[in-house]
Amino acid sequence: MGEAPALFVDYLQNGCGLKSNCCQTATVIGSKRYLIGKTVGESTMSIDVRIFDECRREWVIPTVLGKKPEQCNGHSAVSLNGDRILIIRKDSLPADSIWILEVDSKYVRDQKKVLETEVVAWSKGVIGDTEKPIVISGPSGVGKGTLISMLMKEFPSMFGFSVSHTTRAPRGMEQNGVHYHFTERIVMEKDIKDGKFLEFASVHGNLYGTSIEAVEAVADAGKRCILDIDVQGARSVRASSLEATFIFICPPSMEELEKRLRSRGTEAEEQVLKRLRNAEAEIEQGKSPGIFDHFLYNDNLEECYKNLKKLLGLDGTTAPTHRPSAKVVDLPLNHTVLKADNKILIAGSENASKNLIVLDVSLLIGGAPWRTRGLHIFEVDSSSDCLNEIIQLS
Ligand SMILES: Nc1ncnc2c1ncn2[C@@H]1O[C@H](COP(=O)(O)OP(=O)(O)OP(=O)(O)O)[C@@H](O)[C@H]1O
Ligand SMILES: Nc1nc2c(ncn2[C@@H]2O[C@H](COP(=O)(O)O)[C@@H](O)[C@H]2O)c(=O)[nH]1
Repeated sequence: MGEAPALFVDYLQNGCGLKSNCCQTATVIGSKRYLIGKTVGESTMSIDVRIFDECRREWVIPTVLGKKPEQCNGHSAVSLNGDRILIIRKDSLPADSIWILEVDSKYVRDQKKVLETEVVAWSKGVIGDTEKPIVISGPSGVGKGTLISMLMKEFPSMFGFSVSHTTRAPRGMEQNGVHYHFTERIVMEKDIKDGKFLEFASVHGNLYGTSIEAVEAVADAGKRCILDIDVQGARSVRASSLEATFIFICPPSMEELEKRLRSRGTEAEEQVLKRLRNAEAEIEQGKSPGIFDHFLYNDNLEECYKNLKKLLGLDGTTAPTHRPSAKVVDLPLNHTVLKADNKILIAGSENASKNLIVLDVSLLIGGAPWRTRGLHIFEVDSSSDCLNEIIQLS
């Protein structure tokens, strides 16, 4: 596509990636310049990304994965560790102001190989130590759904269910969008190819998968996400950036499992037999090291539920693992940023004497295609020693 348009030259001269202007920033990482923001003449709803490859002297329009931030009245961009760009949106609510564009993370490198194209991926930044999602696996009929329903009924404001996609037909009482998103195989395969799924697997002859949107919807509602997925899915999530707590539910015996599957009465004989055959392999795989953090036996339902609550810190004997949400610090609508080591100093342009905001990015967890957690934000007095230390580091 040739040379960078003259229109962008002002921004392209800004090699350190710290400049903010009304609509677009340029951040240099290696031989690539990432132009982030509104592209002149285009009217997309989300922030655009285009790359100028210095070696090949050409523009590249990358495949953009993850949920994208909406357009705003400008932003600041800061390169982090050479593999991510931190975006601070102006004019935005605190919960929607920090985003991360991954340009060379493990997830992005893996996706580049799969899609055989240039890839970048968005991840929304979360302030504070939010709760890990919970992955629950176990053979069909062991009682995963029953335990999850009990948890959601007792703690409706704490937990949200990740509604999976499946190609299997709905059962009598199942509602589309509530129990599953029931879908055609061809549609689901295309969405998988387009990077819309966090994980997917073929289970008992049908395709099942967790979309990024399903997990995002729970996080957007401010709840802790519960995923009911098979062992293959759990393995994929373990390898992803989701950083969850993994729980495997075991049956007391194969006879009891068969009894439960049959008494549920939802499967035809052929399916029951298939699910029982698969159960042995699933239990075996579930035990393999490195996937599950906890194993629970679902013999007596009440007992198992009590143990589930105990390990989640909800039984009153241990401190609840559900932490209060982080203190809200309003970012100034218009600001400039300065990076010092793992801290980003945000100063409002309107009232220089006001407190400054420090964003600590030293303990980031997770990332695309989900959220980046562990961002810490605090205010400092503009005359404090801490501020001087940060400035000296920059
Ligand atoms: N501890 C238990 N004792 C007896 N019956 C149980 C117990 N736990 C669950 N059940 C019953 O077993 C049946 C299967 O449970 P459930 O549907 O929750 O299993 P599941 O693991 O979610 O299965 P699937 O993976 O097929 O969705 C249900 O009828 C449920 O009421
Ligand atoms: N890998 C995934 N497995 C999933 C997902 N959603 C459900 N499941 C698992 O499928 C079986 C069968 O479920 P059923 O509703 O047909 O009985 C069960 O083990 C679920 O845990 C998913 O998104 N990904």
